[in-house]
Amino acid sequence: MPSLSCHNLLELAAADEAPLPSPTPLRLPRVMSVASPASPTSPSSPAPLRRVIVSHRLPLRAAPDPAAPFGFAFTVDSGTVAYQLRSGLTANAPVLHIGTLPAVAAEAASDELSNYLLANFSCLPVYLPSDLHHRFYHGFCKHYLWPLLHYLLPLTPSSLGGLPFQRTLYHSFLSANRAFADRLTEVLTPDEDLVWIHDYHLLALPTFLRKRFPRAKVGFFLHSPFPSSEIFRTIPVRDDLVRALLNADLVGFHTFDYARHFLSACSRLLGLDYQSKRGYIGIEYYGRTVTVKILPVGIDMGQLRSVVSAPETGDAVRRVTEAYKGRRLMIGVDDVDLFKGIGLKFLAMEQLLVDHPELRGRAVLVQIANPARSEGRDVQGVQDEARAISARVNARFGTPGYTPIVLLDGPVTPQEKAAYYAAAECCVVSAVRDGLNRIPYIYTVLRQESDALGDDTPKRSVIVLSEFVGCSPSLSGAIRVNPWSVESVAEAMNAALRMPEAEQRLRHEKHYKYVSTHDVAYWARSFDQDLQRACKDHFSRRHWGIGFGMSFKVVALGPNFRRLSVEHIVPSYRRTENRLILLDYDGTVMPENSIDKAPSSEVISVLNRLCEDPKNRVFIVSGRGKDELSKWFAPCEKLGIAAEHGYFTRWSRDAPWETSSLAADFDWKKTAEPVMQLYTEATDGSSIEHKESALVWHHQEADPDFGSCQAKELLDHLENVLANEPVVVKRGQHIVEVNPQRLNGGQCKAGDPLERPLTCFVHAGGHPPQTIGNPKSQRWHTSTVVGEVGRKKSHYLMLALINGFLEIE
Ligand SMILES: O=P(O)(O)OC[C@H]1O[C@H](O[C@H]2O[C@H](CO)[C@@H](O)[C@H](O)[C@H]2O)[C@H](O)[C@@H](O)[C@@H]1O
Repeated sequence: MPSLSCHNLLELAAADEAPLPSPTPLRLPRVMSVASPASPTSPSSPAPLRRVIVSHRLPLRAAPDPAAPFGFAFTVDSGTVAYQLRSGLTANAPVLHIGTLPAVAAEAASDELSNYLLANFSCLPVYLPSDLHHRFYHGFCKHYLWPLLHYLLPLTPSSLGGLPFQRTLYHSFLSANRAFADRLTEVLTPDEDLVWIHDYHLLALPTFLRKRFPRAKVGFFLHSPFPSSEIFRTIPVRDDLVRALLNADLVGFHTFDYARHFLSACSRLLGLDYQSKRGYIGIEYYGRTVTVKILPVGIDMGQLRSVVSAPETGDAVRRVTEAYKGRRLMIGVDDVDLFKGIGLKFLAMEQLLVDHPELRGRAVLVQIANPARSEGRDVQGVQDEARAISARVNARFGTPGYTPIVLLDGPVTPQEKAAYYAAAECCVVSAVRDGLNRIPYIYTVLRQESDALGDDTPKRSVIVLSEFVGCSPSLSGAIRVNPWSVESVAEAMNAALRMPEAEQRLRHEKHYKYVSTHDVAYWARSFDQDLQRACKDHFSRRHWGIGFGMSFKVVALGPNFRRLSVEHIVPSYRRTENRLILLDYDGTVMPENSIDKAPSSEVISVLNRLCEDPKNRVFIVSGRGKDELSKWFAPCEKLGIAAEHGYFTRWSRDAPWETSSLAADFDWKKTAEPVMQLYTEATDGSSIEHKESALVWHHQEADPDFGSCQAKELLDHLENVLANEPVVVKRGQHIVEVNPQRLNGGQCKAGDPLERPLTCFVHAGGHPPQTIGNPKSQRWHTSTVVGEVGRKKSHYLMLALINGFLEIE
């Protein structure tokens, strides 16, 4: 059988062997169960799935200790989200962490250490050679991806903070991600594990994982911002990264903005549309539905409460309160990072004192600078700038015993930090960009729960919050500011300090209610449940891997689908006496994206060869009009054509066109056409296709987001105005189409991917007419449907080629 579907079949030919073999997993002993405060599982319920939490770093701390095994005292790092999320998982569900060792302990890597950490902490380390790790983390992650995700483009090779894209660093990034996949491969059992990957360091991991485990249950949460597609599209390997996220089953973001930027990138880069169904956003991707989730991470209430209730914290609160008695205390806590806006915050503090002399000698900003997580000129620059500005402001407005900006950039104990939070009447977060930023959440809880503040009940707090951080939408009682406007931030600080206590209480209560009910356990539970929901059909579907390298993806099909295989087709073809060959046109015999839509001379010649065989009956089945198709296929004397989805049928070039009697009334066009015209005028790049039996509105050439939005609206509009007409209004790939009802009443079953069935009558060999589905489906606009009508030799072989897949009933 010659390959007629030139480009689509080529892609399939490049596919890995299907189905992909799953490497034999090493089952680890389930020693990693974690008692969680979540509801216990009933004794009769099946063993809960294991949760495999993958993050760049394991949730561990390591302190050098010559007396400890392996020279390090390892402890759990309860401040990490990867650890905290365990409180939201099903009680008794085994948990396994996969990630790299704390940097200080990297040299201790060994199999013995792996066993030790596994047995004692449920942590399985990924060992990366140190130079690879350095290029991966400090190179690609921290100096390319991180700045870019935070909207900093590397405009020049020497830009502060961002390196230009370097392919060698990207390869290190891929190698590191592959090493994570290797580790996962050793332990994963796809039907018993739920994998949850965290953050931008591991953006490529879903592709490596999907390649090895087509049916793995994979969730990904991006803790960083997903920038506007205008920024994201500058990444030279942008398609790889978007495809990698689409290889997960559930992709989570903190905010709607990040999600919509991702959806926009999917649409602009890959032409993918999304649908919102029953509250869930889903992207259809090669037969899989990738669910997009929006829920910001919360804080660990239990952990904060244990810090608050520690006696040392109470003492520290009293100390700080005493030290700042009579002052108006504001707090800022930030990592030393280019995007935290520490310098701008200090300038705002200066402006506050300039504009409000009455606050001089009274207002104090205590800024705690957490240790930098990265290294380089950018980090040093932030540190130097913070020190320089604070020194200048303090020299300008400080007096003996009064320091307006107190910069704590050395070690600060958790108790001391908690004390500053609890004692401050205002928290200032003026980051210019941050994925979430949990500082205001922590501040709210510590203000509420610290008893050491005395009987200030009910509690109060005020937050000055950058509108460019992920927690901004969830804190509606905050004074939201543009951190780039020094004057506005200064004014917001002033407003916070002058706010009536009653209002401070109301704002505080609102925040506390939200923060305490949307904690990290709530977030984890919700993500976990959605991940299970997103994967529920995995085992009832067939998965086929296609594409090379980072373009790899899995095609998921219903149980009746088989991949088109030459071994299957050739014998079937040979043994049948009467063959009905139905060929879709666009995207099948001709590539969908070609400028010239007319068939090539090669296609004409292949069709003629097929038609020459007296056992064959060959049809082109298309939604296109009959005039265009007859012109194009004039050189094919014996070729049959079904045009306009079967409204017109012609058995050979010189036979007359037969018109379906199923649709005769076209009065509805008078109503539909003006409506379509309206949308065409309002949507640059769109157009109307007039067919004898149908009207089609096309928006492929329009802006993808706007076109898609207009298409939804048009669909709704047409459905309303045509409610009493004998038509069906449908959305397809970049189209909205109105067709006569009965022409669409084919025999496709529920769940059949053929979304636009066509009734096409085929008379041959004394057999009764066959009703066939229209292979030109919307969802599978480039898939292949091949069916054998009956199994007997005398029956027909129906071949409808679209992209190499077949359905056998
Ligand atoms: O410095 P890295 O090792 O690359 O890690 C990046 C940051 O990760 C964590 O922050 C991110 O997740 C937080 C929770 O979802 C979110 O609030 C923040 O906006 C994200 O950037 C970590 O807490 C930071 O210290 C790291 O810098």
